[in-house]
Amino acid sequence: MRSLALLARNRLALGGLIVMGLVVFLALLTPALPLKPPNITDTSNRFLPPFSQGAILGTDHLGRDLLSRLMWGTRLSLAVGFAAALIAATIGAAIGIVAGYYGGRTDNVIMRGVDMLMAFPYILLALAIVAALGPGLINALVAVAAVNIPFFARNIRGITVGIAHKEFVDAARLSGMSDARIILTEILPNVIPVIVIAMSTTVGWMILETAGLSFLGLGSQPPVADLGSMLGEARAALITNPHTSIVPGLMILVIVMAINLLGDGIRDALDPRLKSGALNRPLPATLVAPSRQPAAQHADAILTLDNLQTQFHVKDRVYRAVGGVSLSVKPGECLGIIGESGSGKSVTALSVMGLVASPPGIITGGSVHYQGEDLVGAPYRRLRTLRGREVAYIFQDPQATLHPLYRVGDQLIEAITAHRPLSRDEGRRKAIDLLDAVRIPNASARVNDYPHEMSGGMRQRVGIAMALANDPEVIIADEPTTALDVTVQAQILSLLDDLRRERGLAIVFITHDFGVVGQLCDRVAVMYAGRIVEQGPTRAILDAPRHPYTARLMACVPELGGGKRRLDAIPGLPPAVDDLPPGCAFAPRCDRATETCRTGEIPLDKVGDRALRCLHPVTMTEAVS
Ligand SMILES: Nc1ncnc2c1ncn2[C@@H]1O[C@H](COP(=O)(O)OP(=O)(O)OP(=O)(O)O)[C@@H](O)[C@H]1O
Repeated sequence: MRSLALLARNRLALGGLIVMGLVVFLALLTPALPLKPPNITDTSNRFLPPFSQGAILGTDHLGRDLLSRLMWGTRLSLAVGFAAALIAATIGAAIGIVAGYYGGRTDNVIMRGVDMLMAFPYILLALAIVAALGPGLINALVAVAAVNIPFFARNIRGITVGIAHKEFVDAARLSGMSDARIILTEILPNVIPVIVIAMSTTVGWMILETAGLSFLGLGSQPPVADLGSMLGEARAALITNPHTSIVPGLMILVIVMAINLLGDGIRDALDPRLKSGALNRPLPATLVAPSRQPAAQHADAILTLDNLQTQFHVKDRVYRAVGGVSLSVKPGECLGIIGESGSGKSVTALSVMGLVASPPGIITGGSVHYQGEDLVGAPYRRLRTLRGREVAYIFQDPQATLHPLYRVGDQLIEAITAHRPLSRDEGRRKAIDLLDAVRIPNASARVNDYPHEMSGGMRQRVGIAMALANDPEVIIADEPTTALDVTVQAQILSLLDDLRRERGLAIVFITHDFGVVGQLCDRVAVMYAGRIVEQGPTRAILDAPRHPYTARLMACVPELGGGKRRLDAIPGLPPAVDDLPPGCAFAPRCDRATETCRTGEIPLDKVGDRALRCLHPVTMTEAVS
């Protein structure tokens, strides 16, 4: 649907579609139109000019009606052009898929054969094939299809090589599927858009090439007309009766232009590698549902999330990744968000700055207030100004955020100059200061390092330096230490802790790890299935978890020096967020759940400085024992 909308937005492509639609419609209708027979000669009426009585486009050198020959000729040229494109695409794609999928020697042998075909000049090869097969329209079709097969084979082979080693193909192999089935069910659906794109951009050429062969007398044979043979026959009268050439010439021009404009539009709409590609490329900011109900702002917090709801709409399924999250963080405060994988922590964090990929992500409700301003639905320009400058992110894998081909110093300078102009020298000085601030030894030399020259811990420090580059007010750190060993993790945590104390930074810290929460966070919010189930001061929650989920999660954590004790895994799995159970989402895994837990909405009740979403919480006595 989105691809169609994108195609319709491209005016030239839309024009091409309309013209092509009209030409194809008329070509299909030709047998039913009240036209003179196209091949009946009338030598007494040779070379009648256009707009003559009974011959609106005039007649040719044998007195045949040009309009009738044009319509029948167009029909034939289109049929041959499209048939050639279809044949070339089918055979070329099959060759490309086999070569790309099997690789190794198969690939080598096939592709060298294709290379040999490509080494011949295009039209010469077509001429050689027709010369070998003999003149005739079908033979011209075969020749045009044959010379285009290598183009499809190369294109599709390249795409297939990329897909053949993707995880879903490996999974299909592991499940015991045959190669033919994997090719048909896993590879083919993924290469079809590329085949369509290649066809749409080449069918115009194929019509031209067929017309070229007919022009030379090797395609359509007299008296049958196609556009090329009409041009060829008109050649002798080009000066004396130009209309006989202009009529088929203009039709070829119109058809090829329309097809090429349409083809370009289709490529822009379908090709994810292009700037306007609709399949993969997300919008610059997360979509916001028009029905969203904004929320009121809290007084003292710098960042407040209020009843934030973010969903993913994939085909007809709705994934409620964040189902009404309310949080706030003050300057100098660190708020931890903890929960199992898939509980919605990252989507909550990314929603703050509209970074959830849309489609399929969409914010359907609630607000994110930053210093009083609702960021949900804020214009993209505004979000861009705030991203990095006011609210910065640190991600789990710095390798994925740092560009491997640029020096870290240049990347830091780029992060700063995105928001304010800076000379190269100033930028370099600032980059060294930043690396110093995150305690990278010998910063003035390491500023010239490439990311791969640094260790994981150092790269993560660069990630933090990048987040600090514009002195933001809030840092959202999404599991920044998960990939690091415990000593480096401790250093990074103490660095973040110092930074918030020195600079008054507000930190939202996402983690799986209660140990990390205990070390760094003032308050903690526990998430389950897209909602907060318990929230409060870290110490209070660590000392006495009240929600059964929090308690079970903490019981999974081994204690250093805690002696031998049984680690209780939580039975079952978190629910799929596109099929959440009614009532408490944790009820199916909870040994305290009763029937009432499984019906209706369970509110997040405030008790003092803690909030709890549970009908049968762990009592204080149970919690501390
Ligand atoms: N593009 C998407 N389409 C559909 N569902 C998605 C998409 N991205 C995320 N989700 C779903 O949203 C939910 C929340 O994901 P999220 O990444 O926020 O979890 P998380 O708690 O951060 O997990 P982790 O600790 O593994 O990063 C998950 O159930 C996930 O399956």
